[in-house]
Amino acid sequence: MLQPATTSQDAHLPQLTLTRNPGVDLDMNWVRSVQANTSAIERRAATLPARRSVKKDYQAAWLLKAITCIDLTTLSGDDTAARVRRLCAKARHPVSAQVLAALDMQGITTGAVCVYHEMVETAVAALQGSGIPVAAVSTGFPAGLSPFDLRIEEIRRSVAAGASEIDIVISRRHVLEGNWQALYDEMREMRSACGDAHVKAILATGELGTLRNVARASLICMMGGADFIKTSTGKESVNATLPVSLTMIRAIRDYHAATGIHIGYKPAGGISKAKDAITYLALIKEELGARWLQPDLFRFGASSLLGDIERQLEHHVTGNYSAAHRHPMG
Ligand SMILES: O=C[C@H](O)COP(=O)(O)O
Repeated sequence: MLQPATTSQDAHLPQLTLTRNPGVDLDMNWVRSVQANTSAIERRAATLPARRSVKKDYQAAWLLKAITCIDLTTLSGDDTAARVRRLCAKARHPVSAQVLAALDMQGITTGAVCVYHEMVETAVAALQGSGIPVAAVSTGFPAGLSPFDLRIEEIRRSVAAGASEIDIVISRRHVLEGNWQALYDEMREMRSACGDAHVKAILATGELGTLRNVARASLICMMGGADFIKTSTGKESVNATLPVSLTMIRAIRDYHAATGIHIGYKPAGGISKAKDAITYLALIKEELGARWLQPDLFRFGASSLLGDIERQLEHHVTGNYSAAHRHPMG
């Protein structure tokens, strides 16, 4: 049986230790040595949802842990300041006071709020005093095909507007063309433009073709200074999956073994069910260890996961399921 992931002592504000990845020199021998055994990865990934059964208080503890690791996200063309302010209010109080009190918990917030550049100032103002960071998707999100100098400028503007985390998108063509030097150089320049803001590199894995490409792109981004690697924008036709996650977190494990540097992981896109969140947390604990279950090293990129988690917690406390429309935000 899995042990509870959250206690009333460790579930307060996001525990950001603000360690950074300085990056390392590009090592092409290391990159070329990286392989991915797709069938073995898929077999291992297929066993994960089936054998996880976490019930009652243990389940509630894991779900509270999951909330603290959510980058609560809105990335829609029709985003408004009012919607972003509602999202921020939800990030401050993701679970009703009644449910929290029944669980003997307090001070739970989401890990961050994630928005487009235009919404950064609104989110920063709405989260003032909460300690909740604002993450901005940047660099011509989601395709990353705007002129390079404009992508760099976008990062600078988001940081100036108050974003303390920047989610960049990589140029998928550099991976598909095997142009690893270009990917490394791009990552280094983007990291440099971020200054003190943490940088998450979105690989858009659904567009990279093979798991070997995913593994190599993960490694290059870490060498180039990414603090986190993130699966997807949420806009690809295939977003976060367990095989991709296994591939990326093993790349994180290898990078840590070789350099001693901790890199965070953010699966994003299409994660909307509480039981899937628990599967991801269990995978992280098994492959990387409990240190990676803190919000400075693990986040879910999700726009609707919180709503399902709330429903499950409410059921745990009251014995009844509320209608999904009662949890419209998050
Ligand atoms: O980075 C976060 C994703 O865009 C969220 O995707 P989602 O709307 O499928 O949860």
